[in-house]
Amino acid sequence: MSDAQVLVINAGSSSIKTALFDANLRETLRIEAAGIGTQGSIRVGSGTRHDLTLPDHTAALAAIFDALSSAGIQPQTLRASAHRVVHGGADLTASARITPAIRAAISDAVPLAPLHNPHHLSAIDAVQALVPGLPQFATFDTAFHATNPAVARRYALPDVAATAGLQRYGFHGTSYAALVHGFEQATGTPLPRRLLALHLGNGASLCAIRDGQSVATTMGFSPLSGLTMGTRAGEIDAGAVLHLVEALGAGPATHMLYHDSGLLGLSGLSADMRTLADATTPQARFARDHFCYWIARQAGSMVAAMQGIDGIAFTGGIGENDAAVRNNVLAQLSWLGNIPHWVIPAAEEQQIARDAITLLKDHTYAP
Ligand SMILES: Nc1ncnc2c1ncn2[C@@H]1O[C@H](COP(=O)(O)OP(=O)(O)O)[C@@H](O)[C@H]1O
Ligand SMILES: CC(=O)OP(=O)(O)O
Ligand SMILES: [Mg+2]
Repeated sequence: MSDAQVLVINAGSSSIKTALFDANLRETLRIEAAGIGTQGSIRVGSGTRHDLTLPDHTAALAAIFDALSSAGIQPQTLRASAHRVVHGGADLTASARITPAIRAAISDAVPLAPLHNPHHLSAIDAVQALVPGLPQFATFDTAFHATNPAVARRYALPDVAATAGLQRYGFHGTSYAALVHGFEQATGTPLPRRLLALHLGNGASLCAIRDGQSVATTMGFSPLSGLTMGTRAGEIDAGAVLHLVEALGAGPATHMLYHDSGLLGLSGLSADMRTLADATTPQARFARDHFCYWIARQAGSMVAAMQGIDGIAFTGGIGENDAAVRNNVLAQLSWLGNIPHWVIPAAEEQQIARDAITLLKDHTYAP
């Protein structure tokens, strides 16, 4: 491939992180829009973060494209674009070029990841409109968890048509794969044999990583389950979900579980952890305590899945920046003994670029 650049777009539930990489996987420019729907901000390169009202992902994507253009990036000179895709359904796990069939599968999985897949599609379509025919690639958040054993993946449901595809996929795999890849360089230490990885952002999950492979994770069929998150309920009894569907109807129940729950629902104030850290209400404090308690409790399950623990790695917006959350979790895990821990910046964009550059090297794609 030529040394033209790959544009990576990572649309998270509260952020859009973009970066340009050259063919040697060197990052040449980074633009991040964060706090979508809460405390909006944008940062270009290593500059300061500026407040910017970002009511939704459409506004954030527009701000990013403006910033790319102000930085003098000519879209026509790009070699490719590559996207994080949270859910590809049952069939899509390995990184792939986005063909019309793959776009359709990402679209079919929108009901399984309503806070993510619609924004991946918007980004894919925006790039296609800007540079028609530019090769575009997808890296799936589910891929890293393909190594989970069948007992971990399967729900105890009968094998009938209605349960086809109902299994624990797990997410944040792009972040966990990057963490394993970059661990030694980031920490100066070899990868521990049994590593508890905590991706704590607006979405949050834990992963039990044994010998570099995922053996268990807290998210399941959708990025709704597991930990308490910004606006997502996390673990909830299926009986309670059925009750909500009966009481409210499927649409409003879905909306409550994805958009109005988690830190926002508990605090009645905000989904944003910085806002809750600064707030003094008992509800805000309870929301933070709930977040930390369930991390520690689910961590016990991860430790059992990998039969012990040799290290702990924190990543994601909260994991990297909120020392009080980290200390709370570590204190609740002190019964495990003195386990070394590290804070490692999430490197999802590098992982996505690595996947795309590998595909570009292995195949001939007409630009
Ligand atoms: N300095 C900080 N202190 C505490 N929380 C922070 C800080 N910076 C970011 N966060 C939190 O990180 C979360 C967003 O994480 P991030 O990984 O960027 O989101 P996404 O899941 O959308 O990718 C928000 O709750 C935000 O408040
Ligand atoms: C899968 C998921 O929840 O992603 P994010 O944390 O970026 O919202
Ligand atoms: Mg994220």
